[in-house]
Amino acid sequence: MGILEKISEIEKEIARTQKNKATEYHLGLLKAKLAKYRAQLLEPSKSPAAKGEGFDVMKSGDARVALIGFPSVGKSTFLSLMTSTASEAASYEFTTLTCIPGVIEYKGANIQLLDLPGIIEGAAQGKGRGRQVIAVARTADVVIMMLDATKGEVQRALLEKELESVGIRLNKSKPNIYFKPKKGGGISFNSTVTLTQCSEKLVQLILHEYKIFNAEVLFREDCSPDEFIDVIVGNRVYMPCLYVYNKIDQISMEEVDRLARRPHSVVISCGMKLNLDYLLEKLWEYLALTCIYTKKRGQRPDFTDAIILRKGASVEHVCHRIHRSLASQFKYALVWVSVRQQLESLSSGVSEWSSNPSPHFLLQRGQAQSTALKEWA
Ligand SMILES: Nc1nc2c(ncn2[C@@H]2O[C@H](COP(=O)(O)OP(=O)(O)OP(=O)(O)O)[C@@H](O)[C@H]2O)c(=O)[nH]1
Ligand SMILES: [K+]
Ligand SMILES: [Mg+2]
Repeated sequence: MGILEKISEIEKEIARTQKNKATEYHLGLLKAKLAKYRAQLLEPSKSPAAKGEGFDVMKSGDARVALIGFPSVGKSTFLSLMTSTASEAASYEFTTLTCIPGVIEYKGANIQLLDLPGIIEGAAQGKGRGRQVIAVARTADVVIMMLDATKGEVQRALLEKELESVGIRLNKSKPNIYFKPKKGGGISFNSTVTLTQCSEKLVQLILHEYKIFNAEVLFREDCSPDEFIDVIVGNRVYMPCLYVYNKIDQISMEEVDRLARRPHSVVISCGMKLNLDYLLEKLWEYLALTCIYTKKRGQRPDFTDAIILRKGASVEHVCHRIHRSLASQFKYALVWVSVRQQLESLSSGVSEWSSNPSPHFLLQRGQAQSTALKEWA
C-alpha cells in the first residue's frame, strides 16, 4: 500500500470511529500514525520536476506576505493593484505559474507580497504546483488566503485542510507544553492545569508510537491530543492568516455582511477597488510590526524614516538596526512612547511632541536586552 492509501485508510477509520471515552486511545494512536505518514509524504521528492523553477524568491523588505488561493480568485489582480509590479491576470485558471514578488509600501515599511499559482484540493500531495506553493507559504510572516466571495466557504475549508495537513497552523499559538526527550528515566508526566482532553496514559501511548520511551512532559494548558502530537513532531509553523473574500461586487449586501463578520476575514473587490484600505490596516495589524523613529538632541524626530521591527523586539534589536557596534557601547536611551499613534495622526502627534519634550522613559544599559518595546507602547 502506498502512503496516500495508508493516509486515506486512517482518515476513514478516524471518521467512522465514534468519539467517546472508550475510543479515546484508539483515536489518539490513529492521529499519531496519520501525522507520521503525512510527514513522510512531505519529505522532499527526488525528481527534479518537483523542485519547480521560479519559486526561489529572495526575502526582502520588512516582512513577507504570501497569497494563497484557488485559481482565478484574483490573486494576481490584487498584486498588480497594491504594488508597482504587474502580474498577468486572466479569466482562465492557472494563469500564474511561478512566484511573482511585489512590494507594498505602507507606513514607511516595505512589505514583500508574493503572488503564487492557484492551488487546489490535493495540493499538499503534489497536485499542480501545490507543494512549491505551500513551501513558499511556510516562509511568510502572514498568509493572505484569497477566496472568491461567490464560493468562499467551500474553498476556505478545503484550503485550511490542505495547509493543516502539511503542518501549517493558522491563527493558532504554539501549544504551551514543555517536552524534552531524555536518555533514560522513563516518561515523567505533569500538568499545571486540569486536563480534559489528554491523560497520562494517552500521552504515553502517543509517545510510544513515536518510539519515545524517555521524556519529560509538562502540560501548561489544556491541550488536545493533536496539539500534543504537533509538539512532538516539532516542525509546525504557527502563522497569522487573513481570509480575504474578493469579488464582493458579485454577491448581495447581506452576503457581504455575513462574510465580513467571520473571524479573521476581510471582504474586498479588486475589480471595483472596494475596502482595500481596510485590508491594509488589517494586514498591518496581523504583521504585528511597529515603527521606531530616532531623533537628534534638540530636534524633532524624522517621521519619514522609520526603523521597522516586530512588536516585542528589544532595544538591542533597535541598536543593531542603527549600527553593528552600537549595542555593545549602549549606555541608555531616551524613549518617547506612542510614536506609532503619533504617526497615525501625524499633525496632532507633532504638536503633542513639541508641547511635551521630556521623555517618558530613561532606559539604562542593563535593560537593553530585556526590555521589550511593547512594554513602552
Ligand atoms: N468581478 C470581479 N472579477 C475580478 C475581481 N478581481 C479579479 N477579477 C477577475 O478574476 C479573474 C481572475 O483573476 P486573476 O488575478 O488572474 O486570478 P488569480 O487568482 O491570479 O488566478 P491564477 O493565477 O490562475 O491562479 C480575472 O478575469 C479578473 O479580472 C473582482 O473583484 N471582481
Ligand atoms: K486566472
Ligand atoms: Mg494569478
